[in-house]
Formats: sequence, structure tokens, C-alpha cells
Amino acid sequence: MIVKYGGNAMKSPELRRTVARELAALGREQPLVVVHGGGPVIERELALRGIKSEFVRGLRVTTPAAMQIIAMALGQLNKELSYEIGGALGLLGHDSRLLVAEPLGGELGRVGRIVSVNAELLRTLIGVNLTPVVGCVAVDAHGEALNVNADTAAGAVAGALGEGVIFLTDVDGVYRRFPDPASRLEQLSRAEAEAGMAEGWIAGGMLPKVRAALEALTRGATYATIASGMQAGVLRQAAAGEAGTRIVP
Ligand SMILES: Nc1ncnc2c1ncn2[C@@H]1O[C@H](COP(=O)(O)OP(=O)(O)O)[C@@H](O)[C@H]1O
Ligand SMILES: CC(=O)N[C@@H](CCC(=O)OP(=O)(O)O)C(=O)O
Repeated sequence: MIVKYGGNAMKSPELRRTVARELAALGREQPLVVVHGGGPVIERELALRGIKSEFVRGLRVTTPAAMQIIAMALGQLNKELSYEIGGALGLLGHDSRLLVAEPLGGELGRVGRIVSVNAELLRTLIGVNLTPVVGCVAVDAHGEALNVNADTAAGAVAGALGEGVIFLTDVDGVYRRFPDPASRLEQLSRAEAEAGMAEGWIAGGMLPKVRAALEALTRGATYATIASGMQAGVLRQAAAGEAGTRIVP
């Protein structure tokens, strides 16, 4: 199973401990790959250096100078998370060309689109009972770093491994009428998702998540579910289709 772990699901040290415990328990039971972001950590490190962030279609405009800070911030977070999860090995896209991307170009600067995943490396680590913990920095053909949205990176990894992916966040799925939790959808088809994005009831941070889920299914993932990292036991429930919103083809 692939689990995407990002900004909202690591808001407090307590929440981080809860999610790490869940991931550790799951990693002992079954093959697991964790792909992480860290929007708030990136934001803080950039702000400390006086770099302002701007987002276009949910993606951070990334100058070469910002890219350096982002790689540093995600590298540090990656090691912390690997330690917290335990039985894990922390990696960034640079390591053995784990995530190779091409620049999207234009105003986004050093933002990339993943073109290949070193699935062999991940399978080798899983084969010796390690949990790969992957930070969402990729490299281009010249070995230069590119910033990739962590949802997108998790979707690409799930597609490459042909496994299911769970996107953990701070809401327990996609709501038809956000923020009314009673309007959570158990399933969301590709057609409904396209309609939701066009009509605007899927918006903000949910947009890259839903897009990543659809892309993961296109690339070969067996399932893609959006669920809340704030509920204990959610990973097993989501894998069984009993929690969150499952995006279906
Ligand atoms: N239809 C919707 N259903 C649920 N959440 C939505 C919806 N539309 C927008 N959102 C927003 O998307 C957010 C999740 O995305 P984001 O903040 O990027 O999460 P993360 O940091 O965990 O990756 C929710 O907290 C919510 O504010
Ligand atoms: C291109 C782009 O936007 N990259 C993201 C990568 C981190 C991320 O996605 O982190 P969360 O999962 O915590 O949001 C960024 O710079 O914020």
C-alpha cells in the first residue's frame, strides 16, 4: 500500500505521533511505501529567508533559490519522519533516480511532472522488510532538483508499483457540500470528479488530491482513497473501502 502523508495530517506533534504509530503498525503487517509532502514546513523555511510563496493551480511557483530551500526542508523532514515511523528508510527523488520528472515550464519554474519511478529500488527495500519513506523532490534528466506536489508523487508511485494509494488529509473524504461532513461521498467516479472540479465543489487543496487519484488509477494503481489522518485505524478501514472517499474509474 502507498500512503501519502502531508501538511494537514502533520499539523501537530501529537497528530504526527498518531499517524507514525499507524504507519509503523501497518508497515510491520504488509508492504508499505510512504510518500510525504510538508507544505507548512516548506512555507516556514521560505518565509524565514524572506521568500514569498505564490500558487498557480494548487502548485507552488518555485524559483531555483526556493528549490534549494525546499529540498533542504523536505530532506530534514524526511529523516525525522523515517525515524518516527521506524523500520523505515528515508529517500528523496535524487536517490538512485527514484523520481525522475520533467519541468512543467512557464511561470511555475522548477516544478516537475513525474516521468519515471525507480520501482525496482522500492521493491528491493520492501523485499527486506523496510518501509521506504519518500520525500516529494524529483530530479530532471540532468540531475537537478524539481519540486513535485506530494499527492502527485504518491499517485505516480502507486501507479508504478500497481498498488493502492491512500491520501491522508484533515477531512474524511470528498464532501459534496464542503464543509458539511454529512455530505461525504463514499465513492467518486471519474465523471463525477470532473464535474466537481468544473462546478467548483471540489476546490483548493482537494483539487490536486482528486487529480492525483485519477492519474494514479490511469497509471495502474489498484485503488485510490482520500481519508482523514486524524482517525485511528483509518488506514486499514480505508484499504477495506470502509472509510474515506474512494475514487473509482
Ligand atoms: N469538496 C471538498 N471536500 C473536502 N475538502 C475540500 C473540498 N473542497 C476543498 N476542500 C479542502 O481541501 C482540503 C484538503 O487539501 P489540503 O489542505 O491540500 O490537504 P493536505 O495538506 O493534507 O494535502 C480540506 O481541508 C478542505 O479545506
Ligand atoms: C509543486 C508543489 O506545490 N509542491 C509542494 C510540495 C509539498 C507538498 O505537496 O506538501 P503537502 O502535501 O503538505 O501539501 C509545495 O511546494 O508545497
